[in-house]
Amino acid sequence: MKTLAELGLTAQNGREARIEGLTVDSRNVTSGDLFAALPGATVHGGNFIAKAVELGAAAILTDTQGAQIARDVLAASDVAVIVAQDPRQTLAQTASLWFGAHPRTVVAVTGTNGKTSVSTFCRQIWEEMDLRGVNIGTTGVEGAWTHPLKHTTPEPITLHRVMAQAAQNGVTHAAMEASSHGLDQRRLDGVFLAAAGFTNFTQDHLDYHATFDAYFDAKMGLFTRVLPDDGVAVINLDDPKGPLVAQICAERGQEVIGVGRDDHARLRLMGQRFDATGQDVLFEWQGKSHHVRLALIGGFQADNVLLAAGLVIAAGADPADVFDTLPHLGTVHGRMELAATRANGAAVFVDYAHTPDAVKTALTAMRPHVMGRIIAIVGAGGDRDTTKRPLMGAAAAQNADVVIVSDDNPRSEDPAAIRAAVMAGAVTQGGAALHEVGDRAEAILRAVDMLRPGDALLIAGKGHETGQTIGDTVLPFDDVEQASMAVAVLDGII
Ligand SMILES: CC(=O)N[C@H]1[C@@H](OP(=O)(O)OP(=O)(O)OC[C@H]2O[C@@H](n3ccc(=O)[nH]c3=O)[C@H](O)[C@@H]2O)O[C@H](CO)[C@@H](O)[C@@H]1O[C@H](C)C(=O)N[C@@H](C)C(=O)N[C@H](CCC(=O)O)C(=O)O
Ligand SMILES: Nc1ncnc2c1ncn2[C@@H]1O[C@H](COP(=O)(O)OP(=O)(O)OP(=O)(O)O)[C@@H](O)[C@H]1O
Ligand SMILES: N[C@H](CCC[C@H](N)C(=O)O)C(=O)O
Ligand SMILES: [Mg+2]
Repeated sequence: MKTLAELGLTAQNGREARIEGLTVDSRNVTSGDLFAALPGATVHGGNFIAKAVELGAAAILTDTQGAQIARDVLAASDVAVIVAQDPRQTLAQTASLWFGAHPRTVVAVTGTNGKTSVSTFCRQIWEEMDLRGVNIGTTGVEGAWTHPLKHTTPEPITLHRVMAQAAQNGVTHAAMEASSHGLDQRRLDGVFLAAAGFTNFTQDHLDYHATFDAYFDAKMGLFTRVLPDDGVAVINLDDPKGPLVAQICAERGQEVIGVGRDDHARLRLMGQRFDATGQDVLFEWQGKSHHVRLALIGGFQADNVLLAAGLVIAAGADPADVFDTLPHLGTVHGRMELAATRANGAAVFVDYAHTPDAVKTALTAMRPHVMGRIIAIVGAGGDRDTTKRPLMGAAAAQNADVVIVSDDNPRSEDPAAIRAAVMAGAVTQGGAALHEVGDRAEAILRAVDMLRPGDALLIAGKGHETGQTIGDTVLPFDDVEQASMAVAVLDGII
């Protein structure tokens, strides 16, 4: 139980309240709760204030519109009413005070692609330094304490609950993903960040954000609003937006650590050499060069590793200790993960590329590791940004030798229509041989069957996912498992 004052809140109607819990959903209200009636994408939470009051809410947090919608109910009840200009932000700060404890050092990373990879590498670096770290994001809470999550950036009540539980379980360091939805909805506004990172900015989620600029502005909220003035910004300067992000941070007085091949980078990538099992990387930190062997496939994973190293340094670690950990970093589940190898040596990789830029990056990253042909399985999700579908098809056809368009979580949409949109982009490119095989298991079996010595297969789109969502049904489906089964069957192991 906490008083409003303890939560940093004051009721406009002068009422006091003893809060027993927090919720954003009227259907979950129990006696003594603070109900946050938030402006939603489809409906204003103010419409559910009556229900929340009926269920015994002690306080309502809303905006002027919510208070207006429920004015009669509020006037007739003794509930405390907090009217905030930005109730999502107030809720985030309230959730932080409600749960109290959180890991001592928290960093966050935003960008279209690479967030899960960077936050996982941060956690691995901390672990290698004998610190109790976690990453929080698309793959749940992983590391010294684990917990499943439904969202990449959970809403603030869940976020602060898991951070408190992690801290109570001895976790001192956390690296979290800041999704554009999460930033737009102020989900991390109550988190105290030591450092924040930026990977890149390309197309995704144009179903949610009205324009590219709105999508970029949402991401910039991490630096303009969430990271304090004395926080450190770690920026990939090689991305076309990188210098602008660095400028935005410098104008706020934040220290900037530039990362990348760019001349201005403090953590500067000087060279990479690729082979079948990984890469050798040469980089400089403040002018002094270092050479490390990374057991990771894909040049972009070196960018992610350096960004993670920059974040861990920015959050207080000794650079030399950080660099010593890098050869021990392991593949991030579902990101350029070697899933199986055929008896003839051909490799099968599973990767979470689900944007046009990621498909291009993943395929071009494979090239220097592969002597023969690259076969790609690609598909796009239903009920998501439709404009990215042809672009994903085109990216696959431009960068692979054989492309198989298949299904990836069609959700409520007609899978054939999604495939047609991906195919429409692929056919414009010429070059690659194109196939359409809706059933993903069959697509994987056929692709594995095509593999000749020296070839490699990239199964893109689902990464770590364990289900195929068709309509409302989630069927068990795991690309890594399917790949090893296909190899076992075709090589006569089973
Ligand atoms: C599109 C989106 O982000 N929606 C989020 C948003 O919901 P909304 O605005 O659509 O809510 P709404 O249905 O209009 O309802 C408005 C309010 O009334 C409340 N309500 C509604 C009905 C009722 O009976 N009682 C009640 O109290 C709702 O809880 C809500 O607070 O606000 C809700 C909390 O207030 C979030 O839970 C919800 O996230 C949904 C679950 C979601 O799926 N979000 C996804 C798209 C997401 O955030 N993904 C990102 C991106 C991952 C990536 O990078 O790919 C992520 O971080 O996971
Ligand atoms: N630095 C990078 N630059 C370009 N593409 C990348 C980069 N890092 C990862 N990718 C591509 O993006 C895919 C997803 O990577 P990751 O899961 O780390 O990104 P994410 O930002 O967490 O994605 P999500 O938005 O789904 O949470 C990878 O499988 C790879 O294909
Ligand atoms: N976080 C992303 C993941 C997409 C993964 C892909 N497998 C799909 O279902 O589109 C989204 O929800 O848009
Ligand atoms: Mg992620």
